[in-house]
Amino acid sequence: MFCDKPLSTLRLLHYPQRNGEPPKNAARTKDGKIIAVDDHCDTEFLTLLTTFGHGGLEILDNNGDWQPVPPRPESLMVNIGDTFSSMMGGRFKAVRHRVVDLGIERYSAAFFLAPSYDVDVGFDIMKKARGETTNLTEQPFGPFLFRKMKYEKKYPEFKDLPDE
Ligand SMILES: O=C(O)CCC(=O)C(=O)O
Ligand SMILES: [Fe+2]
Repeated sequence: MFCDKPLSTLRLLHYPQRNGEPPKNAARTKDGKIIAVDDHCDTEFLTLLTTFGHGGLEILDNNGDWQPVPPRPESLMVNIGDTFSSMMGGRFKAVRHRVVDLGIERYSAAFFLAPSYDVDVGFDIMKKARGETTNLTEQPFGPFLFRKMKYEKKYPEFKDLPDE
C-alpha cells in the first residue's frame, strides 16, 4: 500500500529567529501571538513529527480551544491524516494544528506516510474487514491528494500542478 510509486515525504523545517518587529500584516492568534504555520490538518495517512524539544506546536481541542503541545523528549508525535480519517469512516479524526512563533529559532521534522499513487483510498477499512459493503467510491490516492491540496486547501505549491 505504501511502497510502490511512494508519495510519502520527509519535511525538514527551520524557522529562523525573527529579527526586529514582525510585519504589520503577520497572521496572529486571538491572544496576539504570531502564527508561523497556519492551522491545518495533515492530508496524508499518518504523520510522525519531532520538534527536537521546541515548543510552539498547538492543537485544537474538542471545545474549540487551542492547546500547546508540550515537547516530550525522546518521543515522536503521531498525527492522523485526512486520508486515514476518511478510510476509518471518521471514527478517528485528523487533529487541527498550527505553529506559533515563540520568538526563538526552531526546528522540526515531519514524515508524512502516504499511500502509493495508484492505491484505492475510497473505502472504509473497518467495513471492508468485516466483509460489509462501503458507500465510498473508488479513489486512487494520487489524484485525491493533488485535488485536495490544489482546490480544497489551496496550497500555492500545488497551484500549477496537473490534477492527476
Ligand atoms: O513544525 C511543526 O511543528 C509542525 C509542522 C506541520 O504541522 C506540518 O509541516 O504539517
Ligand atoms: Fe501539519
